[in-house]
Amino acid sequence: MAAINIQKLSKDFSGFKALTELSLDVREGEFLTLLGPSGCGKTTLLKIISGFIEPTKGHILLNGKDVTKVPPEARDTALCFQSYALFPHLSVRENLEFGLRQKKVPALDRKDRIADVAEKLGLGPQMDKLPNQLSGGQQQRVSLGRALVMRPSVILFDEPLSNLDAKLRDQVRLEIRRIQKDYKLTAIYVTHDQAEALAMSDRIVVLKSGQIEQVDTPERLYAAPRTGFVADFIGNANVFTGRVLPQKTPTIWRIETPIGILETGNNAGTEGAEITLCWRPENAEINDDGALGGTVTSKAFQGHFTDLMVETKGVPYRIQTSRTDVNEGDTIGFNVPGPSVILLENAQ
Ligand SMILES: Nc1ncnc2c1ncn2[C@@H]1O[C@H](COP(=O)(O)OP(=O)(O)OP(=O)(O)O)[C@@H](O)[C@H]1O
Repeated sequence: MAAINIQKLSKDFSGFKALTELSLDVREGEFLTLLGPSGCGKTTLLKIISGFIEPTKGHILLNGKDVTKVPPEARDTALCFQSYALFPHLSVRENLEFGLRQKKVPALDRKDRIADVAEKLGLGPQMDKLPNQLSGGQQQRVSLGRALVMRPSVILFDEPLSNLDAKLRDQVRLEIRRIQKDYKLTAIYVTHDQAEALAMSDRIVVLKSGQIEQVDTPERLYAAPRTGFVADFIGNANVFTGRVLPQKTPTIWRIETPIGILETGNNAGTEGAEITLCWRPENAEINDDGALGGTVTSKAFQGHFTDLMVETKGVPYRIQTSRTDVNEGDTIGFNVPGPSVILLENAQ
């Protein structure tokens, strides 16, 4: 049984469709990320799952029970925000205890739960401090701790790391994942940061305009995006529309694109068909005898690779290479190996 069943969920805000007929199952113990551009409906979906917003249509089941009409405090979920929302006049210990008191958890049990969470989050030395005496990372941990002491079966995160600097973000990200596994929590995590989504998730839901574009593991989303939107949103991708040419051999398809002819062993369909495809910038192999070519219009050294913007017949695209001898204004040849040509579902 899935921990969360989302069934044909729609949400209209005065005629504006924030979510449309969205269905999704989240497995028990899974770390699932909602990823998508600003305004695609991530927070709305999270608020519906936690009960802070009622859907216009559809149902939410938690552990098999329909909770669509159940108020947030009666659901077995906890929410963790980007603004830590700690009580400024209460100590860390009192902040952790607040929800437990409200739920009338007995004193001894409260003490045990707080001690357990404080230890797991390394908050021991901070317990008597006020929130303004803590660093951003520590405040975020208290906020997480406050959710964890409630022992929810589902924990929901709304961009919890966006107030932290890059280094701290990496560290707290690892902690969140470790703790989610330790407590065997089902987690739904909202972010618009694709690197964060790729690093943390068991599966990622890519949302676009209130609908699911693709749900998959990070590896599959990267290697086999279904649409140009997903390809471009997860990592970088050069997306082109092309036309299928006569096959070169029974197992090699040729596609004419605005920057030249690509060959692939992936079945591109019948001659003459219009097709959308992409390839990843790191898959191009620069080579003087390459079948494709273009002019480098800009170059950005990134340490372990160099990011090149290249143009062919006025069409720009990106190549990433470990070579350091390519410069702005150079004309380069390159190949895109057949297996790296990804055929997409629809034109974007
Ligand atoms: N209370 C509301 N009234 C009217 N429109 C709303 C309301 N809440 C959200 N919306 C609209 O619904 C859409 C989805 O909003 P939502 O906050 O879920 O997006 P998001 O994907 O979380 O975006 P972001 O990454 O910017 O936080 C947006 O276009 C937003 O303007």
